[in-house]
Amino acid sequence: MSQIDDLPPLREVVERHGLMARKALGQNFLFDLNLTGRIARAAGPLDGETVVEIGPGPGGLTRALLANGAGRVIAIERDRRCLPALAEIAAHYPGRLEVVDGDALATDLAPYLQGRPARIVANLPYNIGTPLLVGWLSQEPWPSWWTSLTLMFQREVAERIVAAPEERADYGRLAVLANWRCRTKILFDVPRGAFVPPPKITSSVVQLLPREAPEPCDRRLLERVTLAAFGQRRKMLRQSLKAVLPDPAPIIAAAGLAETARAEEVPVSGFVRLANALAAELQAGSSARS
Ligand SMILES: C[S@@+](CC[C@H](N)C(=O)[O-])C[C@H]1O[C@@H](n2cnc3c(N)ncnc32)[C@H](O)[C@@H]1O
Repeated sequence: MSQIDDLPPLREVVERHGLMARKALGQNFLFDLNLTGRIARAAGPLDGETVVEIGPGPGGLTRALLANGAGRVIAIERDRRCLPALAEIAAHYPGRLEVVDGDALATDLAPYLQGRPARIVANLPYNIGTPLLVGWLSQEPWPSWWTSLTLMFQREVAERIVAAPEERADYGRLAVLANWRCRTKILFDVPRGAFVPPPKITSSVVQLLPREAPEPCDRRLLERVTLAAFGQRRKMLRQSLKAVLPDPAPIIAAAGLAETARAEEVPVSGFVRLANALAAELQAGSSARS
């Protein structure tokens, strides 16, 4: 594919605006229009949809989102050097691209969305990808304002997001939180050579679709039990869960789990039952004290 719009080729844009990639900002740009188009299409039918993009950079993916029909793109970029290039795209698609000059980790999107749902699509800066994802997965109330996440991660992070219990090394707190609240899937890999400059390892595009009704449970208690259990992942639950309760045996039994199980063998539903058993135990303890 040679062109998706009448804007100048990305390499020319990068050169004209002097956008040499900065490692500290996780800048690995995509110039391949087939690939940016593939990511935009993977984000679902975009016609008329609102899309939030983190880190548009020189705007390769942004252009693909707009060319694929996104009604409105809200793009948050921290590198001010990119703003003039993004302004050119905004002028080409009047009223459809809003560029937010800011840090995605510290920006409240509510004023930009005004109550509308949005899809989040991004070739994420590798250094803040996980904290951003945990933030989106931790939002209350649930389901949140976002209706899908289509995100590029380093392959190893992608594997930790979609991991199942039997995939021992990758299965951890991130997989429990992600798969409790979402259906997760690796859509496709992207080779290093597709980026400028190429990163050290392969990347993958991951899709997360929010579950309407995840198994009921207090997210903070779920995080407490997974922190304790995976904090000592080689230990049996009867030992590792002492970090949440001096005698964890009753909650392990109430959750229908074996005291000898290790964190990496416990499915998401097992952690949900543990969190609910902990809630009941804490409630019983506070009633007994009052
Ligand atoms: C991997 S590059 C992707 C650029 C572009 N979307 C593409 O696919 O070619 C990550 C982008 O995120 C931006 N970025 C890094 N940290 C950020 C932050 N905290 N908030 C917003 N953008 C950030 C970088 O400046 C860079 O443009």
